[in-house]
Amino acid sequence: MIKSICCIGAGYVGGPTMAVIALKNPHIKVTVVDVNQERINAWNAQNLDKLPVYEPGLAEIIAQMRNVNLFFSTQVNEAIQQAEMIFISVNTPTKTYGLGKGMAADLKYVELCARQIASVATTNKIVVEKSTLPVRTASTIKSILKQSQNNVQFEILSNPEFLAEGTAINDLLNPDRVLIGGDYHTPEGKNAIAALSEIYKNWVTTDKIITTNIWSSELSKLTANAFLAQRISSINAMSAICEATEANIDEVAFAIGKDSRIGDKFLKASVGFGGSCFQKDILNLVYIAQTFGLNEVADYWQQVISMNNYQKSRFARKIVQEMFNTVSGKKIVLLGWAFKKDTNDSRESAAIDIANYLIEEQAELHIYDPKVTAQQIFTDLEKSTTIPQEELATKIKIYNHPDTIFQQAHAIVIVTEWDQFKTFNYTNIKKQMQQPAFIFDGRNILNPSEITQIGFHYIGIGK
Ligand SMILES: NC(=O)c1ccc[n+]([C@@H]2O[C@H](COP(=O)([O-])OP(=O)(O)OC[C@H]3O[C@@H](n4cnc5c(N)ncnc54)[C@H](O)[C@@H]3O)[C@@H](O)[C@H]2O)c1
Ligand SMILES: O=c1ccn([C@@H]2O[C@H](COP(=O)(O)OP(=O)(O)O[C@H]3O[C@H](CO)[C@@H](O)[C@H](O)[C@H]3O)[C@@H](O)[C@H]2O)c(=O)[nH]1
Repeated sequence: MIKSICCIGAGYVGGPTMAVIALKNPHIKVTVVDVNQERINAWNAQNLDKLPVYEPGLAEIIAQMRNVNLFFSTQVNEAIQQAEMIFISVNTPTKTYGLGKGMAADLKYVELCARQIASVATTNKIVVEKSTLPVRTASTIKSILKQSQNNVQFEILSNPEFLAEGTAINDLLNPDRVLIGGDYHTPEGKNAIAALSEIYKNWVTTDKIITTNIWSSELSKLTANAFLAQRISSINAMSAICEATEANIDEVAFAIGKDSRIGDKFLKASVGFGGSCFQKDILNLVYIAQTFGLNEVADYWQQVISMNNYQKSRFARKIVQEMFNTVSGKKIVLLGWAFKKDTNDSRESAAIDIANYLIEEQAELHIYDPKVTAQQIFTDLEKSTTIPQEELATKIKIYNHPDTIFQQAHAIVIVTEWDQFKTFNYTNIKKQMQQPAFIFDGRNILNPSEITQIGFHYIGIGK
């Protein structure tokens, strides 16, 4: 039975996943390591508001398990040496250079982990791919681990993570399935699969633990994300048709969702999907297809991303068009910066594209998000715009609370579906604003007839 686990990478996946494993396996010592000292300090912060990842329910588990059987550290070598099982949970971003630039997954961090494990390990290890990886990455990891001079046996498993941010703890506690890919034809492979299954069996029923070969497991993760993102692009494509025809996208989604073959989840039309996974993983899939000469397959999946880009720019253009073709010098309130509610993560958030478009159109942006820091918002914009930093600072204002944000504003743009935005007193807000007052509801969270009755000019998605 495994007694000691190490997880390399203390990010949005490594942190919450290991917290839940520690919670459900009090007999296992779980050490989460990272090269980023600041991140580790934040995981160890006394003040739980300072944790690097915001997830409902996470702080409570950290408070309960930290320094009991859950540890956060920068001592990577020591943790590798002590562990019987090592999860690789590092980032795998889209490559920004060289071969496969803009499409392939950058595996340099994964490779570094494998090299470090190979050089440091002095006892046998089960190495688990937790990061999302291109199909057949395990063979690369295997060949690196084989270089180890220490006469150590390594068994490799793929155990992709399916948690969604904002609901990570619930997803981890109640997963639809746990997928374990491994070499089930060999006794060593079988033992490794059994060892990882044992850990999950402490809270997941056996019927939900699926075993496949390692390549199926790697590919299933990319496939799941591609299918999910495809649904959003499909409903968003329909939202454009709704706007041209007076059909209503929420009604269409409800009607088709009642078909049990289609189902009602992931049919919410929006300003476009964001987050660190969907775009990256589909680009990765497109690249894999191209590599095998499967150009039609590549083109098919590429379209999911093209449709998402179209949706974001369509929404941004609409804001300008509806406001009499100019937003120059107008105060626009942007509500929400995270890529979805209940997270502090703004990676690939649609908010970044919308903000950039409006800044280019010379609008004055006033931004509020309940969880993303002002510094993060500024950094996101700085990284994505060509406007010099000093000039950017004059074009945006970031708020810690929404108390004064609406004064003299011409328009409100809802980019993230935070529940808080639904409960604002829009009658009072309208009084503070310039007239006519516009609301662009990029998430369809408000009731259009109520908002129109207050006197707003309401524009939703697909209505
Ligand atoms: N974010 C999600 O919701 C989610 C869900 C499922 C799967 N995934 C996948 O999980 C992986 C991790 O995603 P994330 O969002 O947690 O990333 P992240 O950027 O939040 O965290 C990764 C961490 O790994 C650390 N790291 C990188 N190289 C290292 C090394 N050599 N040694 C030690 N630490 C190192 C980084 O400093 C960083 O803190 C990705 O492959 C992603 O696609 C993410
Ligand atoms: O009907 C919907 C559902 C989602 N979204 C948007 O899609 C994006 C992604 O949302 P979601 O999938 O809930 O969050 P992620 O944290 O990106 O999770 C996805 O990506 C993870 C990383 O791979 C996977 O583990 C999860 O299973 C998968 O849902 C967000 O911008 C959402 O606002 C919509 O616009 N409409």
